[in-house]
Amino acid sequence: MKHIYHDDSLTLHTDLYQINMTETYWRDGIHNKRAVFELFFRKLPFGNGYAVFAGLEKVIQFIQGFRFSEEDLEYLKNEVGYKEDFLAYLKELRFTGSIRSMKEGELVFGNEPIIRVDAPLAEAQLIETALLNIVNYQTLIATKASRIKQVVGNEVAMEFGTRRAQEMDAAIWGTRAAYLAGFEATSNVRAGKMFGIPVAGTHAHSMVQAYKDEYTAFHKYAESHKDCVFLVDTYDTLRLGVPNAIKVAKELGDKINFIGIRLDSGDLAYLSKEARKLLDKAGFTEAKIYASSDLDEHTIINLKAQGAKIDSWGIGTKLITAYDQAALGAVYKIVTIEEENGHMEDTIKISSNPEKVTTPGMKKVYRIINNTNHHAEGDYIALEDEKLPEKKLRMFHPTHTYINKVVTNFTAKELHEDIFTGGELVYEIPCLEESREYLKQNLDALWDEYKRLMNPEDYPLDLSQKCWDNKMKNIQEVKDKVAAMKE
Ligand SMILES: Nc1ncnc2c1ncn2[C@@H]1O[C@H](COP(=O)(O)OP(=O)(O)OP(=O)(O)O)[C@@H](O)[C@H]1O
Ligand SMILES: O=P(O)(O)OC[C@H]1O[C@H](OP(=O)(O)OP(=O)(O)O)[C@H](O)[C@@H]1O
Ligand SMILES: O=C(O)c1cccnc1
Repeated sequence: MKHIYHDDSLTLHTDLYQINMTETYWRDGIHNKRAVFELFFRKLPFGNGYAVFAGLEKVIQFIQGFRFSEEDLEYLKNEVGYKEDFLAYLKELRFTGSIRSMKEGELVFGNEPIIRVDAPLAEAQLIETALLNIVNYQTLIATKASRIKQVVGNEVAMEFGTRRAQEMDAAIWGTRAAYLAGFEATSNVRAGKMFGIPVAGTHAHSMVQAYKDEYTAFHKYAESHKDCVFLVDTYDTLRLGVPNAIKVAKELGDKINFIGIRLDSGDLAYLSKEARKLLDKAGFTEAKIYASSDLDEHTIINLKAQGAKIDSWGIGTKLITAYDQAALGAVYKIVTIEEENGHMEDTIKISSNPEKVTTPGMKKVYRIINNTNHHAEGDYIALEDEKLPEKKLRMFHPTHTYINKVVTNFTAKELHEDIFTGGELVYEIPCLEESREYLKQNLDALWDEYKRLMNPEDYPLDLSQKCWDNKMKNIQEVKDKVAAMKE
């Protein structure tokens, strides 16, 4: 029988090629060359006008736990066949580099570095896969949740997706992303315990079926629970479900807190309006109507347009699986590397698709805030050592350079914070509530034109003149190299 290894570390949560490249660097003696990588996505998901960055807390956990365990090393030796000398190197390896990152709850746009890793080449390479895995998923779900919450508005959005999520970690971190993005509660009790997210819930059809009729089921539930939301659609919503809920609520009176009812199938607009009438007529004007059933921002906006009388929205499958776009597509690209002489040499990846050409060099991202209206004028990417002009900033589109503007009376807010310096965590991780509040502030500072669900305006994301010139210089150098080869 094959030996079973204990899953006692996350360090092998990487692609084999990262370890193979690391071995090449190490055998060649370049593994400790300083290298800088940036993590970014190219295109905003769901046709949205912004994305919500999430994932930093888990990235920090991963980096802090980064070390190959004895079991990892045994596995690499016995099953993959790495040699003892290389394994001895891996055994001592820790993350000693520096990481700068945007904060969770930051609004982020295509092609801007979200996380910047400045580390010995081997270390930067080995953490790539996990960083992408974490950020790709959490940012995607936070963005989807933010779209949904925009439509839900002041009503309540509850995350109900655990049962449909792509496995347990996705449920947990997905619901955290949803809460960060403005959801009010989750049905996942473990997520409540782990992150302090308020937990909420009603009951299932199975309970009604177990008691065979709604009256008995609601009554029994009410005898054992103060707060009651009755699911009214098991047999016939308007003729049986709602009347039974009203009957039990009347019978038990003050003994329970009759919060309301839940609809989970049928025409939610029609049923909610009719149910509202029945509840009001019975005197339960404060009772809330919950709805669930494959909801997302599109159905919710549509239901609202139909005048649906829904107060609380339970959202599962379409949120937690990012149903309409499976992946964010974030990438991790090297932008500069140490040369033999110790100098940093910028590096570029050319593509026949101009949007995929990377932007070389160590960079900083600034949000340019207009001091008069306190809204964002756009983001500005400059080289690390650049000093921004204080009075007048010329911003231009990095591809269509004729689109440009001059901004005056602005504040340039740097979006990256130091997270790790020389391998040490130097960042005070905010609590989830703070990140949630931070996102709210960020959204307030974004013009509505970038926030609408359909066909939002393109948010300006510009390169500084120096950054742009550097990119062009790098492109030209590659072209010259290719031309020289052909000769
Ligand atoms: N008035 C409405 N306008 C637009 N969409 C609606 C309306 N009412 C319900 N929906 C949506 O239509 C879809 C109906 O789903 P489906 O066909 O699976 O039926 P269902 O009524 O939920 O029944 P069941 O849960 O028993 O399968 C859901 O996504 C729901 O959110
Ligand atoms: O529709 P979603 O957005 O995915 O929300 C979660 C769904 O999970 C439950 O259904 P399920 O059929 O699993 O169980 P039930 O018997 O309690 O209805 C619930 O009733 C929702 O419909
Ligand atoms: O509490 C609920 O109503 C609930 C929880 C998870 C999934 N669907 C519904």
